[in-house]
Amino acid sequence: MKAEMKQFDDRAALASGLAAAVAKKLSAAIEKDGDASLAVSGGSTPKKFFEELSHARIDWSKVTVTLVDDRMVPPDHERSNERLAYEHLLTNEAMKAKFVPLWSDLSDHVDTLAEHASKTIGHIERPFDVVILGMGTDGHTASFFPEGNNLRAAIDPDGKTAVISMLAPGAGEPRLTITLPRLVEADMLVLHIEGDEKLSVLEKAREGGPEEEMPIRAVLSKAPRPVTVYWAP
Ligand SMILES: O=C(O)[C@H](O)[C@@H](O)[C@H](O)[C@H](O)COP(=O)(O)O
Repeated sequence: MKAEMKQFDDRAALASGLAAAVAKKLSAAIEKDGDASLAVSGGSTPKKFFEELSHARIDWSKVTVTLVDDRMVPPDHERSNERLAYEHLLTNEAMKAKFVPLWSDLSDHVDTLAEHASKTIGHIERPFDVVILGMGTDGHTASFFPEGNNLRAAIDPDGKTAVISMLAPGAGEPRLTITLPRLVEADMLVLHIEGDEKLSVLEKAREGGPEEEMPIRAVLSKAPRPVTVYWAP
């Protein structure tokens, strides 16, 4: 399965290396198209990377930032990826970026929110310039969780829905996730993982097997170009 590894001595070096690469890509997109788009994951891994990227001296006013996925919680909740992005990425220089959330207070029904988010994400020109994925130790990425109620639809390479809801044993709250086609078509597609355990999980995923069992496999097999893996111990 297609992946190119970039290994770093430590997590600080990875954060600055990834931030520099993403800033360069966004800047090139602005130069070429007049704007740029970035979709990031949440969780605990990206904080240092976000903080490094937030200082990048690029024309953030031309950059649209969104989330690969979010939990069905309001943006002041400690588990909100939107909150994480505002606290660690959309600050310093990057405060000028335009942010498109997945969660809204439109409804308490996750499917209603997913339909609404599909419309708002649908206004962002395809493909994303940069997508940053994370991965759980169960092999999930975005909110493509094993045993997820909408997993098949979420990883359908021919799917037409931009954002879908997900309920799964390992997900905690109901989730909102951008679907596979919009993620894998990104100009720069990165998987950011840290630690030996996740490296072993990735190696197991790359050995092959059902995508439903380790949904990261769907990304590795359906991405038209090799996924760039940023890893540090
Ligand atoms: O909402 C989320 O949790 C993320 O988008 C998810 O896909 C994340 O990337 C993995 O769960 C890894 O999370 P950690 O970085 O916390 O291990």
